[in-house]
Amino acid sequence: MWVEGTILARRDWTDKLFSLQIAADISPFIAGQFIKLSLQHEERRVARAYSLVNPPGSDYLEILAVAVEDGQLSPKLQDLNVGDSLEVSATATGFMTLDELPKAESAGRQLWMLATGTAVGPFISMLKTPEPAARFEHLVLVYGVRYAEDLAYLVDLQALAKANPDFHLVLSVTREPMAGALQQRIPQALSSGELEAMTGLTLSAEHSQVMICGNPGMVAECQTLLLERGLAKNLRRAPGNITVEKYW
Ligand SMILES: Cc1cc2nc3c(=O)[nH]c(=O)nc-3n(C[C@H](O)[C@H](O)[C@H](O)COP(=O)(O)OP(=O)(O)OC[C@H]3O[C@@H](n4cnc5c(N)ncnc54)[C@H](O)[C@@H]3O)c2cc1C
Repeated sequence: MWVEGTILARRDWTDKLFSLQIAADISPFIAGQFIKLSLQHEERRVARAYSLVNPPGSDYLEILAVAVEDGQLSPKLQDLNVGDSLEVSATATGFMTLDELPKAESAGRQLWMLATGTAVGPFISMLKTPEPAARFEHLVLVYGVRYAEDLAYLVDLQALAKANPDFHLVLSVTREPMAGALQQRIPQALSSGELEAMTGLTLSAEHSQVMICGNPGMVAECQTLLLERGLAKNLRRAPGNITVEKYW
């Protein structure tokens, strides 16, 4: 089922990275879920998944997207202007949500969120709700990009970190030095122990839930490293520590 959406606002972070705010009447969703957006491409309609950046209850939907070279849909989304229409799935979907995590009660509970690029979006949605801070004693967002200018929503994230001393924001900028940021890919920072050194936290099967979202390579590498350290995949029939969402 599709509903008509209208572009309310757009923001260009770089020449390829942009956010869209969309007015569309969709069913209530859970932070971490994604919608599908659709437009006409040549003779047919093309639909793709985009995570929601806004928290539930907002009066608009917001997505953060990158225009993929020669992509069928993303460059067309980038061309949309305020007032333009597009089709939006009537419901959001996806299992990378706090609802899907086991309800562990151990002391020192940690939620680690590992994201590359636009995959920071679903974590922003979660962090803008009270739930993560209520359920976990420590929150860590590791946000990896190539260049500092790719750090969309940095000001919002820094404000969240300032408001909550138990929220650690770790930036990883791989292609240029940036003060205070790591210059390592997330899997490297994970295997070298740098992430734990920066946060003062120890990742463990007992205390940690890890959500990994982004490009398939990064997701697979992080998952392998965590499995080697004794963490387990979070499956509905076998609750564990690692929940993933791959973007393509
Ligand atoms: C659950 C889920 C949530 C997603 N959420 C987002 C989101 O919030 N923001 C977002 O920008 N994208 C998101 N994506 C990716 C998005 O659905 C599209 O795949 C992407 O926009 C490219 O679509 P396209 O039609 O332009 O390119 P296509 O014509 O489908 O793809 C061209 C090729 O580009 C590559 N590719 C796809 N995405 C990327 C990328 N981001 N960077 C580099 N190469 C890529 C792939 O190899 C693909 O085969 C999500 C995907 C999934 C599965």
